[in-house]
Amino acid sequence: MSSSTDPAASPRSPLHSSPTGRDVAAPEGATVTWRRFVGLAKPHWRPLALATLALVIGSGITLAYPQVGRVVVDEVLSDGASYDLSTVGAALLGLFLIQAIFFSLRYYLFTVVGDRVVADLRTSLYEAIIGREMAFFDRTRTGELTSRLASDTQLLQSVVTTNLSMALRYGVQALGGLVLLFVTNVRLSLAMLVVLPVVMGAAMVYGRRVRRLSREVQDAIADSTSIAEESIAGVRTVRSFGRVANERARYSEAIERSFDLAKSRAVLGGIFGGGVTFLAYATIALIVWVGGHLVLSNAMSAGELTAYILYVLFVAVSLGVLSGLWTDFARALGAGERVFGLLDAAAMNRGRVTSANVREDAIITRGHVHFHRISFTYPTRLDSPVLQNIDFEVRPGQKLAIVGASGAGKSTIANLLSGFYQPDEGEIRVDGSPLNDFPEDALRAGIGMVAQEPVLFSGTVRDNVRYGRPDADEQAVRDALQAANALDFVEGFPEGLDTVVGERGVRLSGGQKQRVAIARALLKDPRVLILDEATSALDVESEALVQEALDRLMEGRTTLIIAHRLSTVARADHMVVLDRGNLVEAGSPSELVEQGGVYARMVQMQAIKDSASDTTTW
Ligand SMILES: Nc1ncnc2c1ncn2[C@@H]1O[C@H](COP(=O)(O)OP(=O)(O)OP(=O)(O)O)[C@@H](O)[C@H]1O
Repeated sequence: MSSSTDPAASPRSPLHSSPTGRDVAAPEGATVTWRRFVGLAKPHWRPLALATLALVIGSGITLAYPQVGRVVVDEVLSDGASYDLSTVGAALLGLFLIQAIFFSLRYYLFTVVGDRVVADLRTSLYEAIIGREMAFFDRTRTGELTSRLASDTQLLQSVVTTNLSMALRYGVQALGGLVLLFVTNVRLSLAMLVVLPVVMGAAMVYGRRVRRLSREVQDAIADSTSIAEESIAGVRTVRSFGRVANERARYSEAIERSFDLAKSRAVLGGIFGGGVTFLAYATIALIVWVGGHLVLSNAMSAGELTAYILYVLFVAVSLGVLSGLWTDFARALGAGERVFGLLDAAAMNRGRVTSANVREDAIITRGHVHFHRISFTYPTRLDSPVLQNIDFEVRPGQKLAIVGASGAGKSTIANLLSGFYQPDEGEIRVDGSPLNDFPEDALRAGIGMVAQEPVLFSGTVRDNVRYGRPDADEQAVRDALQAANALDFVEGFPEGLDTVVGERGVRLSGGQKQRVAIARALLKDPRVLILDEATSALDVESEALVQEALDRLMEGRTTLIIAHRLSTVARADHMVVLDRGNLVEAGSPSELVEQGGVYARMVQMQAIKDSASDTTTW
């Protein structure tokens, strides 16, 4: 439950917005992002500690191989050998086996912990997104958010699982190898040190550039995902306007942009990878040359040089692998910054604002709604006020019709009463208490809505009706469908209540969808009902069925109807007329017709239109 009086928690608090309008907190430095990663891993320290132990043992064994090489050259292959070859062979096999066991253990533990961490991260990211204030969704595209959830976290997943485990293995190997190089021969190692700082410096510059490029690639992918999401969701409109080719072009353009950026990243990776490999081999050439001279002058044994070269190879291979991983880490940091940015912005800016006086046990009992001098402007359009000084009251059980031209602010009233936005001035009271004093659950249970175009989810009819009250039993679901005039057609489907309705309910007709939505609202049984009447005309029969269902739904509840039909308004006890955000008339429908004002004119116009085209909506 979000309870906050902190000004930063207000939905109006200015957020950092990137030039693309993305809603994230200020980008963080690499160190901070790393610290956040580590923070996520903290709860899993036990398996991680075990994995690290396995890592140290496994890598320790690897680092012992060059010593075996030294023994083979100096003491097995030379005159007067102190070990025989079979003993050395058997010892090697034993070592390989132990090492394999520890490597498997390390791999398994790091991967599982990594997967766990990313699964948790995905969940909290989803939670952060779905809990945001409504204005956030007004300015952010859905595709961008799904992309953050899917592709950014995917990137993090590969990094914190396999890559992290590999990085640690080769990191230990490189470090251990370096130490052992010095132990084996200091003079040779000093010669090698000339090359090392060059490699390190290059790696750092490179990492920074890859990180920036990665962020850009991820943004470009998010862009293309939103284009795809939008056009796939609206595929019917796309087809009917014959815009398939244009959408394809728009998508491929966005994909090409991300590809170009990825290509630059690949070029950078290629150059860096090649450079590092060259430096590694150049170092080996240097060692062979300097070391060969040392052996020839008897300053070092042939076995020592063999061990030394093996260590150099280890270090070189490890650095090579690490440089490859560095790219992935840099990419993950880019993705991590985005993900954490979104998480932080969410923490600053929670979904609904509740007051400091919120009473956890408060519930809406009577359904007395009072809009007291409400003024409001949408946060995404601060220059045009939508409602001005709106004042009205709906008594328990009363039906209030809200009418007005398109864009007058009718739906905005519904949005405010649902707590989706905060009024700039005035106060909404329910049962005498400010709306913000009710906890989220009470508000959701007490206020229900049947939208103009109801959204159903992709489960079965039963799932959708139960959405209103998840613990409802079968009989309650059937009763709700019955009261909503929906049971007959639902039972007519071969699968009955188990019929899958398709995404957004596409497999149902408009009238059927509405009746299922009415059943959902009936089951929820809220004290206050907001009804956004459908504008699209249904055929006479289903119109009558829907209307009958609505009448049952409204019975005994306080109802605010965003009315588009004269017949609906006539059923209301009271009505308010909005004109460009101002409440211009209020009273009973018959009073307003008598007054001869805005509403009377609307009725007249409707009558003329009806006689001309036989429609019933305005
Ligand atoms: N989410 C939003 N962000 C910014 N402006 C909005 C948003 N929703 C609506 N508006 C603007 O607010 C004004 C009132 O819109 P509203 O949806 O309340 O009108 P309405 O009376 O319900 O219209 P209709 O009958 O066409 O549904 C319009 O000018 C609209 O452009």
